Amino acid sequence: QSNHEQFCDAGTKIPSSKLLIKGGTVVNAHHQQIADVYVEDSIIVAVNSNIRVGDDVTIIDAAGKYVMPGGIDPHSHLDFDVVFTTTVDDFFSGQAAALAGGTTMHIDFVIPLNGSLTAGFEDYQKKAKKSCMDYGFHMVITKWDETVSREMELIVKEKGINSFKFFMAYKEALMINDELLLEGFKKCKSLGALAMVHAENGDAVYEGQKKMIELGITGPEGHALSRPAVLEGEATARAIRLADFVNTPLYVVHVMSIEAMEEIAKARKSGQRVIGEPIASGLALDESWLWHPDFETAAKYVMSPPIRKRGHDKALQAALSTGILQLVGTDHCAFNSTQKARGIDDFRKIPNGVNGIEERMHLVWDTMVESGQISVTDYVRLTSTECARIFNIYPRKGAILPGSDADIIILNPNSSFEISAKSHHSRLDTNVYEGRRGKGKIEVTIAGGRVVWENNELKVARGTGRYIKMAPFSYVFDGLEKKDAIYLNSLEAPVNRSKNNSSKISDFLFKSNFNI
Ligand SMILES: NC(=O)NCCC(=O)O
Ligand SMILES: [Zn+2]
Ligand SMILES: [Zn+2]
Repeated sequence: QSNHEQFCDAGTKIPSSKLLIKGGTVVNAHHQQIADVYVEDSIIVAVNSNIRVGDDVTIIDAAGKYVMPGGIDPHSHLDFDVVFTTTVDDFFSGQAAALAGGTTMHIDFVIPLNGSLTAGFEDYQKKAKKSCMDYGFHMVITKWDETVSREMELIVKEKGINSFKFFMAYKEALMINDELLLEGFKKCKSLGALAMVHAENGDAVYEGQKKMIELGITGPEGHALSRPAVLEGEATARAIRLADFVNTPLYVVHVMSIEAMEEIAKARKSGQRVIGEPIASGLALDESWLWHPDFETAAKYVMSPPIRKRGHDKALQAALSTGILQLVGTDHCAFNSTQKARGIDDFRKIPNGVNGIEERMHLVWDTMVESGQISVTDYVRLTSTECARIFNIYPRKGAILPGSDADIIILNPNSSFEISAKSHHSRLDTNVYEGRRGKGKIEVTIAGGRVVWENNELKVARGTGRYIKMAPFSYVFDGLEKKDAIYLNSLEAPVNRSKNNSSKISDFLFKSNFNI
């Protein structure tokens, strides 16, 4: 029996209560102050000094501790079916683990079902029925036709999804080509939905994999060797340029390398709206594990893009601290050692993915705050607020403000954490951070006004998590039409010069769906 099953009070309805969190340092992305936080019926009612309450209110002492918005993980894969198996963490165990680590909301990726986005959405709604924390969805686009285009509209306008992900890798599975990417980007733009990319050159990766097998390199190190950082850099650059061509914002998921990060830096410097998401494993690990002689140990680090050589981790940390990268995810995608063993003779068959949903908040605190690279307010921005802003759910989420959802963590900076598969709450039998210790311990997690994690004990119940709808046109779209207008103006002179062609040009502009 795994740890989460031991701790969880599954099936029990935990009543939400009135809470007063007393005397902590309340941290938002914009400000921190010593204050009390009063919660009633799952909502933060007041943030003030010396709030007085009646006897019916549970008081939590937070003196000397940080009171912060619960983490929001923008990137997870729970109950994710790959060709031959399914991740061990579903919407209950994965979320229980997340709550034990201070994350109170995640955004998961819906995979279309038999090519249908709506069927995929319904499938994930079913999977998520057992949720014990709030969640939202991104939608993956795997093919292109009129139906997909129409369904994207429905998904945004009726189902509450405001982002679409395109895989530039995983040839013969999820991978799409540039033509589809362009169509998808244009549609995203017209809907005010954020285009996201898994950026690796899938054709080149395929070649690289074949080469490794021909050379007789069949172990997990072949995974790293077959998909070097240059292929991540190339795809990141290509996606960025195509998004620029269409003039739509772009979100690059799991930025793992200096090559990809530098493309994002260059684009942002030139004024393009590109968001870069490093993940916990990219910030805290290096690829040396993939060379471990024991297959089981090495295989647990196989994910795509691969965890890179030492140096990439530090560069990604620096990029995060200087604003080149904006928020931290996990790409939690948990396969156990039996599932990973499928690739014992061929690294291409090892299911890709590592854990992180439970560890992210501690790792970012230890790696970034304890090292002095970022402030505590930055910590809140990178782990919670920025995600809420990008996906248009701020300040309901990502803030400790009157009216916000009562998703709150209390972190003791003088305590410490230790990570182990023996004590974690995921169903995984391994942990890529095994044995890691650090400063800062999330002692309390409050989700939807309920204390779900306290004294190292989880109290969660299936069905208490809510689906959070996300509206289109978040702040990343603000003023974008002005760039379109400038582009249109720049075409005026050539249009006038070639009067004969003018009808053709306006026809092109009309059809191009550039919103101009
Ligand atoms: N990252 C990974 O290896 N697995 C999950 C799917 C994806 O995000 O590419
Ligand atoms: Zn990916
Ligand atoms: Zn992923």
